[in-house]
Amino acid sequence: MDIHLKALTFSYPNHTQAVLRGLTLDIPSGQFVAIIGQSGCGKSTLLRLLAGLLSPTHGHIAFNGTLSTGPSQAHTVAWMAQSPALLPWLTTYQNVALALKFTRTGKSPLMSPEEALDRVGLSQYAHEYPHRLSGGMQQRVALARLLVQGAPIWLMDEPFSALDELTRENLSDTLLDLWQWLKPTILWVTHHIYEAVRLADRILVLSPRPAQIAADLEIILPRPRDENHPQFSAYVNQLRKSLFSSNGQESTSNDRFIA
Ligand SMILES: Nc1ncnc2c1ncn2[C@@H]1O[C@H](COP(=O)(O)OP(=O)(O)OP(=O)(O)O)[C@@H](O)[C@H]1O
Repeated sequence: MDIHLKALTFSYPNHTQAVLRGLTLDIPSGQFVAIIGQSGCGKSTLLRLLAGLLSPTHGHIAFNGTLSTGPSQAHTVAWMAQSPALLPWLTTYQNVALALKFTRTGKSPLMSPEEALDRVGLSQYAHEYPHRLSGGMQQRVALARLLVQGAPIWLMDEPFSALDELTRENLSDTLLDLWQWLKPTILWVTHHIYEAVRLADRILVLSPRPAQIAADLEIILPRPRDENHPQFSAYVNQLRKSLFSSNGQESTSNDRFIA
């Protein structure tokens, strides 16, 4: 499903300074977009607007040419955050099956909870409770929930940032496999420049508040991507420059993470 933002501006109620100002953007269906920017610049606010949890102050958002109508679009977007938000009194299977309530009204789910758990490698843990799962496994349950929900747009707000590097890399690979298979449109907020270049089709750099698009970079490299490829480093350097110049700072070669 494609996404169109037109002059999107947003201020929180009773706040005079806008968080986002005049964002105009087209995201084609099935594109994997990473969003990076300094802490507090408005990345999560942008995702909340796309989820219909907030309404634009000016401008609009359209999905496949139809104006967004707020939270009633629950079947259009699925959300994944840093915390998996599993219900501790339900098993893995029951937590995933809860997502059936958010599938497209009147249509049978695209994927059963059993198949979704199999896809994320957790079939053997279907009857375990969340406290018996590691942080990485809990985020796999959250991924399985996305699969069952079957939404064409996945909004992902730093979903792996609380995990150790190796687990994060494993989960990123799983996410990439799932995206290549199902081709949802992904908007993925991250603080990791390398991870963004490794996974995304396109990277948007937001400038500090009020956020505008400081850079819009397409990553043209075959997958799987090799961090040692010279073009990979060129993208990383380009992003680092845009990020720090939009913030009025000098970048250093060690800025693997933004903040
Ligand atoms: N409910 C709210 N009411 C008022 N201001 C808010 C609210 N939520 C966020 N803000 C402010 O809006 C700005 C953008 O916040 P947001 O969480 O979107 O930033 P972010 O780029 O996602 O940050 P981070 O990378 O640290 O998660 C910040 O200055 C924040 O303080």
